[in-house]
Amino acid sequence: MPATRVKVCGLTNEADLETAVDAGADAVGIICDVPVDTPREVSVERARDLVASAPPFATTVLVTMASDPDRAVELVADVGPDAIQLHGDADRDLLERLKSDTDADVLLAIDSDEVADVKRYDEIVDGLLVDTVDEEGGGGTGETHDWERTKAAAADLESPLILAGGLTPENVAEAVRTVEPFAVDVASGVEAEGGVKDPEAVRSFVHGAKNATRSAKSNSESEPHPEP
Ligand SMILES: O=C(O)c1ccccc1N[C@@H]1O[C@H](COP(=O)(O)O)[C@@H](O)[C@H]1O
Repeated sequence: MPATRVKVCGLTNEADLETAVDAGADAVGIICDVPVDTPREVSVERARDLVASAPPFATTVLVTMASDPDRAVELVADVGPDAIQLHGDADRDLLERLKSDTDADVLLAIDSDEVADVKRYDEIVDGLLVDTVDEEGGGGTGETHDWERTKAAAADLESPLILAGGLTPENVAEAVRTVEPFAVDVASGVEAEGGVKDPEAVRSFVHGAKNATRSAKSNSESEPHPEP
């Protein structure tokens, strides 16, 4: 099984973005234009600066709840991310507009309680993220969900599965081994305070995600062999 990709989300400053990339994160998430109250939201201008500060080979992801297609297309043009991640009321029209009018990869967040429906947009999007969302469809809740249910519902997906919701340095390895996702995504679980990352937690999270299968294997290899 290839190493699980990691996205560190909700970055609000350049130092935290650098910490995430240096720790080995494959993607960095910047939250912009969301109606929910979150310390991780930044302005369009800040989002553009943060995206511009990311080094080559680090995928930049704009996370938004903008549901109007014109607005979403405008955000991609203004911020310039590699991918856009949509939470909330994303419909087929919005997804198709983003695919046709931007070069960004389109990632769709699905409520874990509606994971049975996860295949609905499989053929349109570039990735499906299953998250434990709030009443408005926003993420960053810090809550896990039923990982076995998510794994079963995502079994036949064409699109890469991204697991989110309540992941932490302590539980990410178990999450990876249970769900075997393409990638994991974390926001509040690696923070020192709202909107500020804890560098040690970021490093520990990335290490835990990327070595999850290796540590399971080496644990089983180090178990004593049964007597013949
Ligand atoms: O993090 C937020 O505040 C947020 C707000 C609105 C939409 C999405 C948001 N974050 C996304 O949710 C996942 C999971 O967050 P957490 O790890 O449970 O805190 C996060 O990775 C973002 O992609």
